[in-house]
Amino acid sequence: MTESRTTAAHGGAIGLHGIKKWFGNFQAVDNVTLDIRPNEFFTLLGPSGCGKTTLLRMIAGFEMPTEGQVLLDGSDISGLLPNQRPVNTVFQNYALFPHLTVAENIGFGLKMLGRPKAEITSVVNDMLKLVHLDGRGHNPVTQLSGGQQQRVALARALAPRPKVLLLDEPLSALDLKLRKSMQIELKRLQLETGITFVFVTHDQEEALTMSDRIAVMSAGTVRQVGSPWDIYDRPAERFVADFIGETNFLSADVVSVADNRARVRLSSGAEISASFPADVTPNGSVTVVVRPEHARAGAPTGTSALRGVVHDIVYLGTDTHVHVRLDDGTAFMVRQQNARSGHCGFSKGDTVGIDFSDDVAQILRD
Ligand SMILES: Nc1ncnc2c1ncn2[C@@H]1O[C@H](COP(=O)(O)OP(=O)(O)OP(=O)(O)O)[C@@H](O)[C@H]1O
Repeated sequence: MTESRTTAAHGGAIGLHGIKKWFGNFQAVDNVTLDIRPNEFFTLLGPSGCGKTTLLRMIAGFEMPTEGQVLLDGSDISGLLPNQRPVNTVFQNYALFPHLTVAENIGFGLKMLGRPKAEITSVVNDMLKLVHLDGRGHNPVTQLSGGQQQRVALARALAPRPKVLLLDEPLSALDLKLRKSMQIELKRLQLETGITFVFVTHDQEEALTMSDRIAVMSAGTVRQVGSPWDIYDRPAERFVADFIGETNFLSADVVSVADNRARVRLSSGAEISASFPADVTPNGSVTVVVRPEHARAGAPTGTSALRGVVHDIVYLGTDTHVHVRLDDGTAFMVRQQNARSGHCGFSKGDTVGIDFSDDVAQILRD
């Protein structure tokens, strides 16, 4: 456990209750209710314009909800100004002061709060260690690389030990390799400081990598909240399944339902078992999703769940994507890991059978 963990404030719990936000006659946020737990790495994930930043700005106090309440540890903070909330924000463009050194940037917020000089020096040194920039405090901030500047921005936001840190696409200006290493770094910072992180991104892989829980948003509403596993493996509706990763959609008819599993009949006539969202009672015609990596293609047999013809093969180094046109005309993709070098075993025009194990199919809400 690091020094900063022992001295950090505990992460705060954020409650968003019935939040609506109108800009003129445009509704950016439509009745969002979310409970973000203390010490959680929570991500708001969704396409551009779905209202993620607006929600974050309402937690920070830069925007006021048209309706609804923002709670921190159970107390209504809707009426507090941004600087009265124990909440800090890290922006995409870092917003550092170019004429100040690294240490002056990190200590800036504490100076504004009128903290004693000795305390500022001590916290800045802790923060430099925390973000692995020891010894760089005297450098002009402009001499640092993009990734290092982002770490300074993080250190500056963490220095006053907020209860909640808001991060608005903080990694999007970095190149892919740096972004990946900063994802691991951010997760470490969150674990070491114990501060609640609310992270905004439109990058699903980033969300899956770092988050304890994810809220998937669309058009001002929250479509599903859950762990990365829930969101990826048990998407409740088409938008979530489509937005997170690649997937196959199959039409099916419900044959029977027992406990939390359903038997469904695919267009091939084969029957498979599928799970379904807790608030759904499946019946009649449904859509079932199967992730490409959960399916296997091979020579067709009498018991294959699906059958079709290979119409494209895409080699991606680690994986090969085998695109199949099913007998009913539906497109289906199988992702096969390239465990050995060499040919994937299929050619365009091959007839294949497709199977998957019993626990991978999920019925979507209508
Ligand atoms: N001050 C404002 N005045 C009018 N419309 C606004 C204002 N702020 C945001 N909007 C609109 O509200 C919607 C949601 O914007 P928001 O920035 O929250 O989306 P976002 O999901 O964060 O998108 P992005 O990923 O592109 O940042 C958008 O259609 C945006 O144009």
